[in-house]
Amino acid sequence: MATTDPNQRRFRGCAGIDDFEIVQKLGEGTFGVVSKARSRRSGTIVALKKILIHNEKDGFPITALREIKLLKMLSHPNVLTLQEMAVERHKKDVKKRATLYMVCPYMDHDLAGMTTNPDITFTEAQIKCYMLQLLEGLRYLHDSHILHRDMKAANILINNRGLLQIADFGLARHYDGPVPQPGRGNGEAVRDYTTLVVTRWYRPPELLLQLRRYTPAIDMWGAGCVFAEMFEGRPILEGKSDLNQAQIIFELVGSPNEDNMPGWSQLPGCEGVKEFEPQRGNLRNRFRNLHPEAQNLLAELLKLDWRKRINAWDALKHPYFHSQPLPSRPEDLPRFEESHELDRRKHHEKRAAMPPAPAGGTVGMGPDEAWGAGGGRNYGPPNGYTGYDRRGPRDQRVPPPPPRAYDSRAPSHDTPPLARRPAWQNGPDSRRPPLPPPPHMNGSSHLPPPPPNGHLPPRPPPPAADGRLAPRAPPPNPRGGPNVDTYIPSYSAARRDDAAPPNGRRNSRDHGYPRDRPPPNARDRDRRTRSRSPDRERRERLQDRERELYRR
Ligand SMILES: Nc1ncnc2c1ncn2[C@@H]1O[C@H](COP(=O)(O)OP(=O)(O)OP(=O)(O)O)[C@@H](O)[C@H]1O
Repeated sequence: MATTDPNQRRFRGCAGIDDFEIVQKLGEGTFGVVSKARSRRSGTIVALKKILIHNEKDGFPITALREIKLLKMLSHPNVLTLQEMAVERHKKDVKKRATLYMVCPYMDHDLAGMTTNPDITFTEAQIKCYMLQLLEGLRYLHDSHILHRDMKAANILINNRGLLQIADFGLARHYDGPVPQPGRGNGEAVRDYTTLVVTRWYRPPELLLQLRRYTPAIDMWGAGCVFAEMFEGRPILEGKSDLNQAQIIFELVGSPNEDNMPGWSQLPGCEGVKEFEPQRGNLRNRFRNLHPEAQNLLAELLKLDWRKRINAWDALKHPYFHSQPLPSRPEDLPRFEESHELDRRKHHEKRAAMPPAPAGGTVGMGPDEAWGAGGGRNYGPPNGYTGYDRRGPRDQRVPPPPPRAYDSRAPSHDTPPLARRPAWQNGPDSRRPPLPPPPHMNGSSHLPPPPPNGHLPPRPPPPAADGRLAPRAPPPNPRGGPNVDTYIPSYSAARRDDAAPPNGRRNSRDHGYPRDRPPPNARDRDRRTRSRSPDRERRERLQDRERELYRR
C-alpha cells in the first residue's frame, strides 16, 4: 500500500486468536465487540475488535473492510494504529466462516467514558491538551483527503500517558475535494456524498439540511461538540429526532439566514426548518463561564456556514491555546482509572443512550487509491504546537488553588474556569434528559414522506402554534409502511437472514446497504428473537423502507 511516511509501521499480517488471552470486554459498537486482551507472544495489552458478520451470505462487512484499509494506510500519533489482524478458525465447524479481529494498541479510556465518569474532573489545561491532539489528528486526516464522518466523544481514545487518538474509521472515506487551506475555511467539495453519516448528536446543520456536497467541515462541527462536552460533562446537543436536532442547534447558534449560512434555503432539507421560530442563539450565554477565547473557538467550530467554519489548521493556531492556563503536556496529565463506553453504560444505565452510529453510505476510498498518509506534509510526534505548560507534572508543582467547577449557570464570566464537574453534580436541572427512545424504533418526531427520487429530503410535519412540531400521521410509503427518521438507519431488520434487498442483490457490494451491520447492542439481538408483535411488524415495515432509501 502506498504511503509517503517512511516511519509508518508495517502491517505484520495475521495472528491466530490463540495468541491472545481476552481480559475483559470494553465496548460493544454497532459494528463489532471490542475487548481488552494480552498478547501471549509479547505480553502487551491490546484491544481486539471482533468483526461481526451478521449475515454469512453477505460475506465480510464492507464497513470493516473500509476501516481496515484506511487504518493500514494512516500513520499519525493521534490516529489509532491497526497493528495486525487476528483470525479465529472454528475447528469444530469447518464450514463456519473464520472470525476476524482487528488488533490495536489498548487505550485506557474513551472520551465519552471519561467525561461521564464522576471521579474524573478535567482542568482547562487538560482540555486544551486533548483539543490540540484532536485537532492535530483531524488536520492529518483532512490533509490526507480523509473525512472521518463519525466524530464523537466515544470515538476518541485516550491513554494514561495523555495520548489522544481518533478511532473508528467505519464511516470514513476518501475526500475528493481540495485540502482545506489555512485562513480559508474548509473549501468546496467537488462531488456529492451520502448524508447518512455522523451520529445525530454530533451531526452538523448542513448534513441535517441534506447538503450532499459536504467538506471536512463536518468533522470540525463534531470537534466543536466534543470540545464543549468536555466542559459540560455531557453531549451538548442531544436531539431526539433529526428535526429536533436541527431545532436545538438553531437555538444554540441562531437560525440560518442568507448571511450566516448562504445557500441554506436551497438545500433539500430546509423546508421543515423554515417553519421554526426564529432564534437568535444562546451560545455565548450558555457558555458564558468559559474563557472568552474558548467561547470564540467554540463559536468558530460551531459556525453554521460550513464554508467559513474554522479548519483544523487555523483551529490549532487559535489564541485559546496560547492563553493561560497553557495546555498541559500529555505526559504531565494525571492517570485515571480506565473508563470505556461499557463502564459508562453499566454505571449510568439510566442516562440517555447515544443514538446509534449511522450505517454510512457510499463505500470506499474514491477513485484515487494512490493517496498516501500524510499527503506529503511532514507530521510526527510531537505535534507542531510548542506552547505547552512546561512546569512539569502537576504533583511536582506548588498546588494550584482548588479547581473551580465550571458552571454553565453562573451569571457571568469573571475568571477563567479551572475545572469541569460532571453535569449531575450541578443540580437537578443539569441532569440528562430522560432516556430517548432508540431512534430506529421510530422514537423520532420526524416522520417524513418518502423522497420522490431518493435524493430529496423528507418534508417534515408543519409546526404547531407554539413552533414545535406537531405529530402527524405518516403518509404511506410504496411498501405499505410509514416512514421514519431516515438518518438513523436501523440495523436489526436488515440483519434478518431472510431480508432480501428490494432489488434482490445480496452481495456485500450493495454499497451502503446496511445488512452487513451487526446489532448495535445485545438488546437488538433480543428483539430479533422475540415473537412478532404488531409493533415489531410495523417496525420491520419502517426498516424495509429505510433500507430502500438507504440503498439509493
Ligand atoms: N484500541 C482501543 N482501546 C480501548 N478501547 C477501545 C479501543 N477501540 C475501541 N475501544 C472501545 O470500544 C468502543 C467501540 O469501539 P468502535 O467505535 O471502534 O466500535 P464500533 O462498533 O465501530 O462503534 P460505533 O457503534 O460507535 O460505531 C469505543 O468507544 C471504546 O470504548
